Amino acid sequence: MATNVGLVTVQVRDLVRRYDDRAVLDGLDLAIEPGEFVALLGKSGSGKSTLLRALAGLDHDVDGSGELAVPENVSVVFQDSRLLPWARVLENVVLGLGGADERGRKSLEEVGLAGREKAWPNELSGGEQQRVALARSLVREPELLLADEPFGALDALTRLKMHVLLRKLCAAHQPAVLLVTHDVDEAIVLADRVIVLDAGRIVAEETITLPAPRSAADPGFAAVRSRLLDALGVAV
Ligand SMILES: Nc1ncnc2c1ncn2[C@@H]1O[C@H](COP(=O)(O)OP(=O)(O)OP(=O)(O)O)[C@@H](O)[C@H]1O
Repeated sequence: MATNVGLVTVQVRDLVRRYDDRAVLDGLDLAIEPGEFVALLGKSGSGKSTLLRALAGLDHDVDGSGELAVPENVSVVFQDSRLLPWARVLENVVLGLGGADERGRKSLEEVGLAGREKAWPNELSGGEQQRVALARSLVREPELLLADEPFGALDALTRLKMHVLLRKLCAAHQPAVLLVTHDVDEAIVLADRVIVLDAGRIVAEETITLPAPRSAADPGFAAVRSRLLDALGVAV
């Protein structure tokens, strides 16, 4: 199923995923360009994780008449870091890469963890563990980074720091990104484009042209937020 799709990094047409008789993804269309950062919002149960799993190649039961074209080189970051507890930080980053210690060290430096190579995962804070997870993803130079609420378990201040870090990493590595989040402001701060999923279909889309650094105090920001909340069915 994975193919090199050339001009776009992701091309999904008419994607369908059923559980029993219920279509959780219901004829979904999505294209993501190289280097584009797309944030995905949607109510609980709207199909966000299901879409990510399909794009990550973790779900072989998707069907539909359409296309599911993703690059070979995909990295995934989850809400929990999923580090191996028996491996030190650097080993976690380079696991399976064979002789990539120097690249691993550079990646750890990029995420602000120089000097922590020999630590065990349980010696790190939650935010630090997510930094390691980002280093582990980006050391592989993915064409596509899939992130399923990667900052959802972090406190507000750590989350803001992670936003700055992720923007910096994306500017340096230029992967296409699909970020699932429940946080509308996070979506607007980070993304080039925000899409809203409802019942397995994309029901709204906003291209974000606000200049960086983006501030929730900007009237343009408030206008986008209000349209997105509307699409999510939240009265404001
Ligand atoms: N293995 C499964 N078996 C049956 N139904 C499933 C399975 N996995 C997901 N579903 C259903 O598919 C729907 C979409 O689930 P999904 O996890 O993609 O939603 P989501 O938008 O990511 O939700 P949340 O924001 O709560 O994480 C839900 O109704 C869920 O119950």
